[in-house]
Amino acid sequence: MGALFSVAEIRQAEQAAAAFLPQGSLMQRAGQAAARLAIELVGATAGSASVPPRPVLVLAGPGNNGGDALEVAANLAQAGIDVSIIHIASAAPSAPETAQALARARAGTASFADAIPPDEKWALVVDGLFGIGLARSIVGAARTIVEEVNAMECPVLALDVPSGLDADTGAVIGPDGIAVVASHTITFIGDKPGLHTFTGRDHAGQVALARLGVDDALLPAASVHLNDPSLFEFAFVPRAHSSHKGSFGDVAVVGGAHGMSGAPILAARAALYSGAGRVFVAAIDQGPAYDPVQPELMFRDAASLGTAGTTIVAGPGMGDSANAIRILAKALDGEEPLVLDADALNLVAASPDLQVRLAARSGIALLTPHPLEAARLLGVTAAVVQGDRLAAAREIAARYDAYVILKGSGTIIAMPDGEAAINPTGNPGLASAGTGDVLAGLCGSLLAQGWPGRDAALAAVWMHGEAADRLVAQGAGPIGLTAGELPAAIRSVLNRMVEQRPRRCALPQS
Ligand SMILES: NC(=O)C1=CN([C@@H]2O[C@H](COP(=O)(O)OP(=O)(O)OC[C@H]3O[C@@H](n4cnc5c(N)ncnc54)[C@H](O)[C@@H]3O)[C@@H](O)[C@H]2O)[C@@H](O)CC1
Ligand SMILES: Nc1ncnc2c1ncn2[C@@H]1O[C@H](COP(=O)(O)OP(=O)(O)O)[C@@H](O)[C@H]1O
Ligand SMILES: [K+]
Repeated sequence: MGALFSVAEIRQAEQAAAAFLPQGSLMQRAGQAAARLAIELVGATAGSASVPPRPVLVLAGPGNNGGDALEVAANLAQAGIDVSIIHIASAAPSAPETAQALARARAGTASFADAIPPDEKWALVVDGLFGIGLARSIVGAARTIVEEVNAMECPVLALDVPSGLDADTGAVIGPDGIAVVASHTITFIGDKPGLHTFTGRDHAGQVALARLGVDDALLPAASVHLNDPSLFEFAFVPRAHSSHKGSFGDVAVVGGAHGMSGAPILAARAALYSGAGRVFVAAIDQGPAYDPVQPELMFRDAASLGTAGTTIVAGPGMGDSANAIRILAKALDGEEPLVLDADALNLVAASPDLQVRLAARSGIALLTPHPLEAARLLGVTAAVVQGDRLAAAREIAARYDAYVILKGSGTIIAMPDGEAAINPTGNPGLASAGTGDVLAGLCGSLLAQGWPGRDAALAAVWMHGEAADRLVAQGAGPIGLTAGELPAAIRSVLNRMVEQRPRRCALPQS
């Protein structure tokens, strides 16, 4: 469930499947599955008199994605729907199945036009311009069509992948490229990472998968999945009555250089609300002595903090003073689980000495960079990181033998062993200052409670996004959602997860 495959893996599976099937079978199955979804979207009932009052526009490109679109057009026309087709014919001879699909569409009632008829109101646009074969920016007549479609208000169903989007990375293909903004995407054979990260979520809309009857055995074991509770739910365990505050670990958030006290406090509140037994704010510079909103938090001077037995979350508002560097070096040398966020990541990026300490540490390290912090760690630009988020996160994870959370829409979670996940929860309400601090605090809290690094990273990212989604559903965003609202929402997501587990409690160790 939730497996994601690269374009190369899909191509291999397609070739293997096609070898056992009559020519054109996969394209016909793609056409049938997409037509069924299109009919659902326009609210018509196939084969009945209930057809939409408005026509459907089908865009068919020069390759096999265009062939899929022509199959869809033929099926919709057969269902009695008024269909207009814009077909960008290939200069080279088409594949036989695409030629077959063109003949089928021509034989039916669909009409062909050279350009999108102006002033028409469409029930739906079906985008079959380009699929996984697009190799460069969309230009010329096809670009004009994409611009026109993106300016329309009707639903758009993309076939396989929104035209112009890289199915591996979620980037728009080519310099100065353009991609269709779809409301729905029906993707074929296997789901693809690019539909779920970077600009993928915005371009793909709601994603449906049509396997086209291709046997699981023809696809490799997936190394990337969509993040989902099924990957980590066994880590939620009910608490024992005999437990005490010492059973749930200590977290110290190290940060809060002069004028930046808010960041560690947000992280610390998140740690408290997600169940850590005792939470400390270890300030780099003298700051507030206590948090009047959350008096449960304990404030310490970072320089004199003992790290034994304490999970450290280093970075929120940490600054780059010599003091900060010294304290970070000490935390890196310790064996307790360590979360590195924000300034701690920038300090590591700037210091070969800290890099060596990070790579050499034996305890769990969990890094939570946003794209610019990841770029600094890798010595590239943020655009390069965004251009292949999966690769960037995996590279950092391998380099430091660490769990890496590369933040942003479609957050990537990369494990040291190469396994990775893309997170589907969360929304643009999270694009405001402080939400990353909350995530770092949540990660530290789960680690302090004894969670393995993999489960802590997956669950923290999923719950953080889910909490934001629930707040939005209650009207508290996305516009104006604040980081401070997240900890309580995360608490209810977490308790709900525990309630749903059938397991008995785990008795405390001591
Ligand atoms: N591989 C699969 O799993 C299956 C593929 N099918 C469909 O086939 C698609 C892949 O087909 P293709 O490999 O033919 O590739 P596409 O149809 O995605 O696009 C390639 C075509 O576009 C042209 N082209 C590439 N870049 C261009 C540009 N910038 N401007 C203008 N023309 C450009 C190429 O010369 C070629 O004709 C899939 O996305 C899917 O929709 C389905 O029929 C069934 C199964
Ligand atoms: N558009 C978005 N959609 C989904 N999640 C987002 C979006 N923008 C930001 N986020 C999430 O919000 C958090 C922001 O973290 P970060 O950039 O470190 O901000 P800060 O340091 O101000 O807290 C991350 O968890 C990130 O994945
Ligand atoms: K497409």
